[in-house]
Amino acid sequence: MLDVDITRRAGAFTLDVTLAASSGVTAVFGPSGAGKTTLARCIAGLERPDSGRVALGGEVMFGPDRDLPPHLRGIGYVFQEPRLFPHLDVTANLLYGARPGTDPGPVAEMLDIGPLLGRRPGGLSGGEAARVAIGRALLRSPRLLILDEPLASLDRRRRAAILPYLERLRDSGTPILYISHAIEEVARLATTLVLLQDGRVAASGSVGDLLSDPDVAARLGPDQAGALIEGRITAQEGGLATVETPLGQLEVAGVDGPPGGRVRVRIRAEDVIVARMRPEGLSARNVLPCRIATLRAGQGPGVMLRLEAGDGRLLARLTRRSVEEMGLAEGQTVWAVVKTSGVARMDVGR
Ligand SMILES: Nc1ncnc2c1ncn2[C@@H]1O[C@H](COP(=O)(O)OP(=O)(O)OP(=O)(O)O)[C@@H](O)[C@H]1O
Repeated sequence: MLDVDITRRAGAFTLDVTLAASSGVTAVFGPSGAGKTTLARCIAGLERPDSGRVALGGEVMFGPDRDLPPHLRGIGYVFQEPRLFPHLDVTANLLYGARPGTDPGPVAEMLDIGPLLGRRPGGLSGGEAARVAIGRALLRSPRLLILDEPLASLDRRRRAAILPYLERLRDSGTPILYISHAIEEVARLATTLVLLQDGRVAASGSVGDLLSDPDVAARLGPDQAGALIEGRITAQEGGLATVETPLGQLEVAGVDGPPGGRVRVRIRAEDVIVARMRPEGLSARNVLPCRIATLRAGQGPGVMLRLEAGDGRLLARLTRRSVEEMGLAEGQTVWAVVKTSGVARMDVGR
């Protein structure tokens, strides 16, 4: 529904991007200076590409003969900082730019900002202000919502607190373009991932496929690499959830939600230990038989392994020396050991 094929030069930097985004959350991920904000601004009409085409739902927003102004594109844009009007209360901020007669109730409820409606922005916390900014964009009934690092100014705890609201937003059906350089946010929210590097698309595809691809992992950097696994909670006990996944049953900490609920869990490559034989007497609860699908040596001392079991995939990062000493090779069957606590709370989502 969003089709982009543009180039834009700004100083020494050139953005040259082709992408197609459908429903759900399309995350544009990349390091600082990759061109994420420039791309978002070109789509919204806040910057003019030098050439190319931007279309939304088949309607051309920008092209050789057309350059629709931002307010006619039907795109909601939430900036890194909330940009609320300080002299207006939250209700008036929410309804600014919305059609007359719009009821802020359902959106206020979804974002849990009902109790704030009579307050001025000056008294809001960073997380509350971010939710109001998202609510304001939503109440204009956008055809596409662009969230440009809306959590960037928040600390880790506040970011974790706001992510469930963004999950609700995703599940409400408004297509979202989510700009971020935080992989744990992308892993939780995205349907599709576009990896931007030096102004170009380095990789794009389903977030699950991309995050478990060792070549993509190499681009993300060793600390950021980790595969995404979807599953269903089958039990909750003592803060530990049992999740049925394509890899088998996993016990993970920090997964909220009742039995039956679907969750996404990101398991960092660093948190996976590999054994040639089934280990006995371990404190770790998750021991999964897998096949080594690919083995990729990186630039440094690390080797990235892609492990498969059924339809499930894991990434594991080992040292080159371990791989040699253990005699690991593609096609072998091994045991992957995943610590229950290896899954951080930020990385677990519905
Ligand atoms: N008007 C301009 N003139 C010159 N260079 C520009 C201009 N606008 C952007 N750039 C350059 O384009 C590059 C991409 O910037 P952009 O803000 O799109 O990156 P980004 O991926 O959003 O980064 P960040 O994550 O730090 O926000 C940067 O190197 C920036 O300095």
